[in-house]
Amino acid sequence: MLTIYSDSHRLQHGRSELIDGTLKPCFETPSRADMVLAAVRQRDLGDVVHPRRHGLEPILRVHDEGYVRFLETAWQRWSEMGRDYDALPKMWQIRRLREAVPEHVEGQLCYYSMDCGTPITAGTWQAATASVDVALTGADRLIGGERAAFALTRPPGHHAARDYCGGYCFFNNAAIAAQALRDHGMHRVAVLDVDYHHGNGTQDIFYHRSDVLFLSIHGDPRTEYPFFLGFADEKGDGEGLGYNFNFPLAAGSCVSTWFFALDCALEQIARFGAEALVVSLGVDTFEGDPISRFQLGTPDFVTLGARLAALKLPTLFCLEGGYAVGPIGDNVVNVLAGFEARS
Ligand SMILES: NCCCNCCCCCS
Ligand SMILES: [Zn+2]
Repeated sequence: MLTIYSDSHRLQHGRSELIDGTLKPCFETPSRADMVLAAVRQRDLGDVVHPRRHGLEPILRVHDEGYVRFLETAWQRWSEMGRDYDALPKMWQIRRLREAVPEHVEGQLCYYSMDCGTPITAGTWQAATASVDVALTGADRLIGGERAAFALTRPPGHHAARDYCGGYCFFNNAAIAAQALRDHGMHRVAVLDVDYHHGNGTQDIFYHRSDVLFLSIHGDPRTEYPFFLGFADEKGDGEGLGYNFNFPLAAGSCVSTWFFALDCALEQIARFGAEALVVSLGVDTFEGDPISRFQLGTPDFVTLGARLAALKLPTLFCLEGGYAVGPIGDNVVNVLAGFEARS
């Protein structure tokens, strides 16, 4: 399987995130991508290519222009205030506060952020746009007739909504790739999010649409991040009613429960008649993940890949989460190798 990778990911290296009441070193580190790339090479998964530049147009097909312009200028405006530390919000535009977009960068940082774990740094814009190019280059391959591709995307994307960043995500790589597949003639595209955390951003982007089916298997938002989206009764709205499926599972759920939810999701994808599949591939479902609470073992990721291959769809994998850095390479490549073995 082809891997698309850009060294520009290294430019996103936040120093701290506020988590569980204290500032900790960021979990979303460059070493994650390094370990995945090393495993891709070591396991001889296939060629590794650099992305083609696609510019801002595909990003603006999915994200709000004001948000994009904010991300493009945030660091420069933040550092002009004499600040050289990561840009993080200090409050949120919460219920009954004015919803107008603030003028000042400090206010915009609060307006366009979902949490305080997604630091904007000097290299964020370059890293996030390169990550989109990685995903789009993978989509290009599917459009060109290839069966599958792995977009080694970092920073990840599935928590980024139309107009806000969060969960270590700035641009929604998987959603932008799905939109590109739609724009290049694929009439029905499914996005399946297997990350431990609900893909709130991807759901937000496609919630009112019936041409992109969104499905997510994740830790129950009653106790798990992102808390405020990802419930089973969120089924889409308007045109999109019936084209959104959430499978929240209790923290600590066993592997067979997880695979049962996967089989239910795969059935919906087949019923939808998808012409292509985008997988938001987070491996923080791993039993040893430091911030998540499912039980998948490294061998289970082979089974995941094999189940996905059974759909016999052109498939683009976009890397999302996975914070147990040592095993991340084998966990990710096991999915891809499992897929290949059944293709
Ligand atoms: N106590 C857990 C806090 C989680 N904070 C953000 C998690 C983002 C996951 C991205 S896949
Ligand atoms: Zn996650």
